[in-house]
Amino acid sequence: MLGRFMQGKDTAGPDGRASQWPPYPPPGETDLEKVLRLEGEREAKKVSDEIDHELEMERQTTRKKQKGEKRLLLLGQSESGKSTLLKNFQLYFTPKALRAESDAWRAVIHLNLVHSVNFIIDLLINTAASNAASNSTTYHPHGGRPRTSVEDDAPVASGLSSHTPQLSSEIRRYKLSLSPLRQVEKILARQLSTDEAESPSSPSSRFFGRPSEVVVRGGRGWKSLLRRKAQDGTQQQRSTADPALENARRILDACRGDIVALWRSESVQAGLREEGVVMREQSGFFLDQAERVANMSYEPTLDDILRARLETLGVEEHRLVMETTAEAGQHWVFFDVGGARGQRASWVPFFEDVHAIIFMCSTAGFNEVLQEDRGINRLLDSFNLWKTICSSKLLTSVQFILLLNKTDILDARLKAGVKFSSYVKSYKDENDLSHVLDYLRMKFAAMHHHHSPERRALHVHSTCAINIHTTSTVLVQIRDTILVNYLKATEML
Ligand SMILES: Nc1nc2c(ncn2[C@@H]2O[C@H](COP(=O)(O)OP(=O)(O)OP(=O)(O)O)[C@@H](O)[C@H]2O)c(=O)[nH]1
Ligand SMILES: [Mg+2]
Repeated sequence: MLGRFMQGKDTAGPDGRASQWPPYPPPGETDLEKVLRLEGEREAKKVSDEIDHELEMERQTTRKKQKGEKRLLLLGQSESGKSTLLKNFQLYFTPKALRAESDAWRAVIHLNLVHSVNFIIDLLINTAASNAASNSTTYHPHGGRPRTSVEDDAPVASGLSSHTPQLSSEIRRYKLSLSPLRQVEKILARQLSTDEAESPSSPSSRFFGRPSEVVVRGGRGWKSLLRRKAQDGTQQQRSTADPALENARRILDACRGDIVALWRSESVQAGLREEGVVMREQSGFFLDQAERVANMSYEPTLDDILRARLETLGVEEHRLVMETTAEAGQHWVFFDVGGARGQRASWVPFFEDVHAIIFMCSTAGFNEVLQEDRGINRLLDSFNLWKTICSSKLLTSVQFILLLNKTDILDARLKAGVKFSSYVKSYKDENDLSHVLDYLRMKFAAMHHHHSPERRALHVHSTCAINIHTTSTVLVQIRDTILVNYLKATEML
C-alpha cells in the first residue's frame, strides 16, 4: 500500500511541505526524534506491506474461486418468469438441493393460497358494502380498470350488479369462518420476510383486481433464513419443524373445508366475474388444489414449486453446484433480479461480471399492462427493455440468450380468439402460436441487430417455464451454448 504512495514523489502539499512518502524530515529534527521517526516509518511500512499481501491473497482466492465458475444474469420485466427459469435449472441440475428447500416452498405456496382467499373475501365484502351504500344500478367498482384478461374481452353483463343479498350474507359468513387465515398470512409473511418493513403489503389491499404481490428482499437468502429458523426450533424444542409454520399449517388445515366451499360457491364465482377478476390467470394460483395444498400432510410437488410466486426484490445470488453426471461439481452462479421498473437500476453493477444474460419476455404480455404503470403495455415494455440491454456497452462481449416465455398462456389466448393484431398493429399474419412466435423472434432479433454496439450471436428459444419437460430441452441447449462460449472466451477451444 505504501508502495502506491511512494510512486508519486516530490509533490508539495498546500503548506509547501512534501506530500510524498516517507515525508521529509521535519526541520530541526534531533537525533532521538530521527530514530523514533525512522522506527515509526518502518512499523508503518510493515503494516502496509502486510495489508498489501492480504489484499493480493484475497485477489488470488477470488480469481481461483471464479475460475471455472459460469455466471449468468437473468433479466426481464416482473413476472416474465426469471425466478421460475432458475427453479427449472435447479430441478434439472441440482435436484437434491431443490428438494432440501421443499419446506421453504411449502410456506410460499401456503402464503399464495391464503393471499388469494383473503383477497377474494376483501374484494367481495368491499364491493357488497359499496353496492349497499350507493344502491345504484350503474355502479361498477372497476370502471376505469384496463381490460387485461381473455375473459375480460367478453362483454360485461350490464350495469346491473349481481351482488345479491345471498352473496352478501354468504361472504360475511366466510369472512368470519376464514378469519384465522389473516393470522396465517401474517405468520407466513413474517417467516418469509427478512425485514419487517419489507413484509408483504396489507392482506386486505386490493390492487386493480388482483391480490398485491408477495415479496422478498433479494440477496438476504430467505430460504436459508427459513432453514435457520427451523434449526433454531430444532435446538430449542427438539422438533424438526418451525413451530410458527406448524401452527400456520394446522390453522390452514382446519379452514380447508371452508376454503374449498368458498372457491366452489356459485355466487362467489359470479361475484368475481362481475368484478372482472380472473383468479386462474394470476401468479401463485392454488385455489383449484386447495383441498390438497391446505392438507396437514401436504408436500409440494415439483409442479407446485414451479407455480409458486414470490416477487424478487433487488438482486439474488444463487450458487448452484451441479449434481448431474456430466457437470458434477461445476459451479454456476445465477443472479436473479427483481424485474419491476423501480428495481432495474440495481441490475447494472452485475453487467460487467457475467458470461451470459438470459432475457425473459412474457409473450402473454401482448394484451396486459404493467402492474407498476397501468398505462404501459407489457410487450412494449419488454421491447424497450430489450433495446436498452442490447445497446449496453458493458454487455458487448456477453452471451445473449432470449426466452420467449409463457407460450402456454399466449396459445390459450390466441385460441380463445384474442387478436394479436389488435394489440400489435404491425402484425399482419395469422392469429396462431407459431406465426406469432415467428414474428416475435424476428422482431427481437432485428432490435438486437440494430441496437448492439458490435455484432454478436443471439440464441432464441420459446418456453413454458412451468413445464419442466419441455423446458429441460431448452436448458440443455442453453448449457451447451454457455459452455462453448465460456471455453472460447477462456481460449480453451
Ligand atoms: N402459465 C405460465 N406461468 C408461468 C410461466 N413462467 C412463469 N410462470 C408463473 O408466473 C409467475 C411469475 O414468475 P416469476 O418467475 O416469479 O417471475 P419473475 O420474472 O421472477 O418476476 P419478478 O421476481 O417480479 O421480477 C409465477 O407464478 C410462475 O409460476 C409460463 O411459462 N407459463
Ligand atoms: Mg423473481
